[in-house]
Amino acid sequence: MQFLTGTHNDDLTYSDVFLVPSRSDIRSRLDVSLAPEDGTGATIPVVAANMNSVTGPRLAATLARRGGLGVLPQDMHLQDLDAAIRWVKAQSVEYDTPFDFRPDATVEEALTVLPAVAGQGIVIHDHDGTFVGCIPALRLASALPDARLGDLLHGPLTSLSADDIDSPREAFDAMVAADLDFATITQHGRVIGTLSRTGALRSTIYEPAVDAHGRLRVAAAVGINGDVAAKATALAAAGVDVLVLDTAHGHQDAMVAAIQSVRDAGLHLPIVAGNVVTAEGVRDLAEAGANIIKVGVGPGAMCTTRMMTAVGRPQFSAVIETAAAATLHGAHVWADGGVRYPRDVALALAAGAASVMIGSWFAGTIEAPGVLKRDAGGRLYKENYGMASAKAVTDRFGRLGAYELARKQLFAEGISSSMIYLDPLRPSVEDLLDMITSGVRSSFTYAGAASVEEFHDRARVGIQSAAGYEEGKALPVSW
Ligand SMILES: NC(=O)C1=CN([C@@H]2O[C@H](COP(=O)(O)OP(=O)(O)OC[C@H]3O[C@@H](n4cnc5c(N)ncnc54)[C@H](OP(=O)(O)O)[C@@H]3O)[C@@H](O)[C@H]2O)C=CC1
Ligand SMILES: Nc1nc2c(ncn2[C@@H]2O[C@H](COP(=O)(O)O)[C@@H](O)[C@H]2O)c(=O)[nH]1
Ligand SMILES: [K+]
Repeated sequence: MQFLTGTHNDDLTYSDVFLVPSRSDIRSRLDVSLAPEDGTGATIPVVAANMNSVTGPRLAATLARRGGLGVLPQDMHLQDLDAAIRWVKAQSVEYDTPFDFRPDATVEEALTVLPAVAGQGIVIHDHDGTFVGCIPALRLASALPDARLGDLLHGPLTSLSADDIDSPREAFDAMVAADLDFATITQHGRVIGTLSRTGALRSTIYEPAVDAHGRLRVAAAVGINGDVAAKATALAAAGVDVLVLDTAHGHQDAMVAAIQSVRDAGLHLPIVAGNVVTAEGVRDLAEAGANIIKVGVGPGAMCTTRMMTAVGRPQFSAVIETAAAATLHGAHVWADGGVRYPRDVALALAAGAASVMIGSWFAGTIEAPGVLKRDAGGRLYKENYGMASAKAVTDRFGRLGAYELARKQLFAEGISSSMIYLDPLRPSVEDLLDMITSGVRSSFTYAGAASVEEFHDRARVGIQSAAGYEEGKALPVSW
């Protein structure tokens, strides 16, 4: 990456900078590879953050199906993490995981899980496990809240047999021919997944992130206290693909020791560690054995660290410096936090990140763990909170006893409650991925780059005023 003009003295963040187009020989945005090549097996440079309200098993599986990676949070109990990893591994790579309900569940119950939107649907199994039908989610919009889902079923079963589908393109055509937007996919009389037309289209564009056995990939986080190597070994036994050692202040002795202990356990898994924002931080964690360094102190949407402590660093400069240091140590960088638009992902990659970690933006999606709620105006949202917030600290340390908990709560550095609205046009994490990856594919071609590595090299960046940034925004209403 080069700056357009000379050197600069101040640290910068994403909104401070812009990319300049360069001559390109790339004919199509679809000729671009977004694969991060950081050893994680991901095929797009998007990682879902290890936050309780962001990454659960469903979001991780959905993301991996499109080539990204979800990091299950360290606050999950070890047996729940074990179950979640195994659950992700058991999901279909080709088809979506059904939203399963019984016939006597109500429309109101279904709407806490799935909004009434196109391309989604509910699968109904009887009490004895017999598949009895499916309901497009849009149908829920016109049904009474107390109506039973079983009473909404009528007409023939809208399912396709997996044996009749040879490729995603064929599935798309079959759905168009049958005038279906959503269908269940069956094999030997059993539902193995669901599919929408958009899902079939996506399968022609994205490449899933799969392990050596062809199963979806998933990452999991561990904190730095306790027997870190033992926890990492248990996660490896469950089948985890990437280990993330995570703490607010990653440049501390306890982190170095934690990385060394996991490295010495010989698990043969990529080790991600953070968070740091300096070249020295990268050096120490990479020398201890981390393959990927997580970068970002204070940019997160739920984060109050900078206001509480003044500590942190504007994220664009933090990524530039740490990515350069990581290259020297044969390591990579994940840019963690502060991403609100596809442009931020492009800029993090331009600065040298292999991949970009997103938390709060994904919290407001169908696949995030929380239930759907409506605000006073009827808008759908999910609750989100920081991992260092009073709420997270209480959940994490509540069992320690009142005194210990009160001591821990003194140091809250995050928001305990925020509302992340579902984008009515992009309610699924896959819709956000479409938006992000199409924006970033386009960024690559503007720079004449066909891969992440080429983008690191070719990106040209300018610094802009607040008015320059404002000029780049669209205008939803007239002046
Ligand atoms: N990226 C960011 O900007 C930040 C991210 N977070 C996220 O919040 C979650 C919880 O992390 P964390 O609070 O580290 O909790 P952890 O449970 O990971 O524990 C952190 C350990 O480090 C010690 N410690 C020493 N100095 C610090 C410090 N300045 N900040 C925090 N701990 C320190 C703590 O001891 P003691 O409690 O006795 O001090 C504790 O033993 C993680 O997911 C983390 O990524 C949190 C803050 C900032
Ligand atoms: N200082 C804090 N940082 C936090 C907290 N919870 C999460 N985080 C960090 O934010 C990113 C995600 O950023 P986002 O802008 O996409 O939401 C996450 O990976 C953590 O590094 C917190 O309570 N305090
Ligand atoms: K912040």
